[in-house]
Amino acid sequence: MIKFGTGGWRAVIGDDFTRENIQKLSKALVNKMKDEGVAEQGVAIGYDRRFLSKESAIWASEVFAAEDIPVKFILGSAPTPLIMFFVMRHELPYGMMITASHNPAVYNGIKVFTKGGRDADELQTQEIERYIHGIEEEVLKAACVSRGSEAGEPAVRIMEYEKGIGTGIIEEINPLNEYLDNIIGAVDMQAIRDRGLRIAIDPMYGVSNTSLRTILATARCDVQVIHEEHDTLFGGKLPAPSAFTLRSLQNYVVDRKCDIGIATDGDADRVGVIDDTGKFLHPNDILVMLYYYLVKYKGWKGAVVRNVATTHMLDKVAEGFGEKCYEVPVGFKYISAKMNETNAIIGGESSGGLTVRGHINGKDGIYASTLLVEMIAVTGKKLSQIAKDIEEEYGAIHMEERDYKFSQEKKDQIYDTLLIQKQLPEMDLEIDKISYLDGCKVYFKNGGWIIARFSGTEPLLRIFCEMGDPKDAVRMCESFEEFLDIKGNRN
Ligand SMILES: O=P(O)(O)OC[C@H]1O[C@H](O)[C@H](O)[C@@H](O)[C@@H]1O
Repeated sequence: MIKFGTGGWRAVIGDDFTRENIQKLSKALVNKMKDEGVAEQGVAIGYDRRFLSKESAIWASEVFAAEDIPVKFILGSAPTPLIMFFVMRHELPYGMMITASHNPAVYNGIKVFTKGGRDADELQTQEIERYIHGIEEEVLKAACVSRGSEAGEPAVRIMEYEKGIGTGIIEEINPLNEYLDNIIGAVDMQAIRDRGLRIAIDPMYGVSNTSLRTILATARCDVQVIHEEHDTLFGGKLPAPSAFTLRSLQNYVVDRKCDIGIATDGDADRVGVIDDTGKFLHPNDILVMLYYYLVKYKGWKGAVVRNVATTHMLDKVAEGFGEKCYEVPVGFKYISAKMNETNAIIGGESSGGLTVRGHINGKDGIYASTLLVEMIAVTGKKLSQIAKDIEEEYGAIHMEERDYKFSQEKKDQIYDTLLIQKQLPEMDLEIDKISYLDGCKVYFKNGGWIIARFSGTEPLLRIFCEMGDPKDAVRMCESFEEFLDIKGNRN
């Protein structure tokens, strides 16, 4: 079964992530493009470094080629933001990226991008799912997929990749320079050059290495890279930057006295940062810093957008600048839509993705990292000092994040309790309001909040709580744990 979640379709390789399902999804997009009259404009297809990613990109291309839809095949593993940039810049109606982003190594998946290089929104992905359903019915009827057979016209036809290249319907391209030049043109490269920074990069065995190395070396930084080899098992760790997964980078930054350690997730749309003291900076802190920097040091004016599970420190800082902070459900499609609507300066999520006005309509770990380096150069301050400045001005705030596994039965029970019956644990803090925009979020009168929501990318329940006092955050999480009886389920 093909079901889209928060960030595309993700499935375990060999279970649902199969050649047949990739072909079905591609054919669904073919049918959608034909119905919308945009088929002749073509599609861009890229892939990351995961197991089967390149092969899957080829399988997908073969379906478009058979239907006479031009394919721009992005040669060489590439960052997700590069594909989004390409779709936007070349005004393509659709793009596809073979990736399961930060998921474990046994997963792969497909992200679909629409006009403007945006993540396909819920309406679009529901439509794709409907088209898939139609194809499945045809497949059942035809009882054969691909290559044709005597049983009749197959539901999904293919043109072999080499033939597609020969006819020109598939064109292999490499838009890396175009993407990099766009970033280089958007940041203050001279300021970075003048500072001679030492930077450690951890691409987490993913796709950011060439891009980051090229940009930063162009700005004459001393760039050192760890975990750059191709390892489809991601060194046995999750390719998601976190305090736990970035231990080697922390040590590296401290040992080599680097100004910053930069990590990106498997497909380089998220960023993780180690500061000059070796401290892991939470994505919340990065977002706050960049918003603060763009307004205070660069004189930009405008709002900020965050999701329901991201720090309210952004609200405080925005208020301090006389600006607004907008809240949306989890999922970058909501962030970019709201940014467009409000012309916000920056939008991001506590999961580590952000973008900035004027850049692409999706998160970009490479651009975000470059901007952080620019921030160090322009302010002339160390990351730890900028964090201190912000804390002195706006105070400290603590976020407790917990993930829980569940059986299907437990999931149904939690869903019923929290989202149908709308029951809550007894809490000793005064409640301001409750929202069901995404999961269940309780806002307290003291400015703190707690949210319990099912992840849209992993089979997990996430409980996040933010409070001025860390002890309050832990206590609130524990009260939800006890109430839902999930103490033993922590991931
Ligand atoms: O908490 P989840 O639903 O798993 O989502 C966590 C993150 O997953 C993906 O990376 C999405 O692209 C993000 O928009 C989202 O914030």
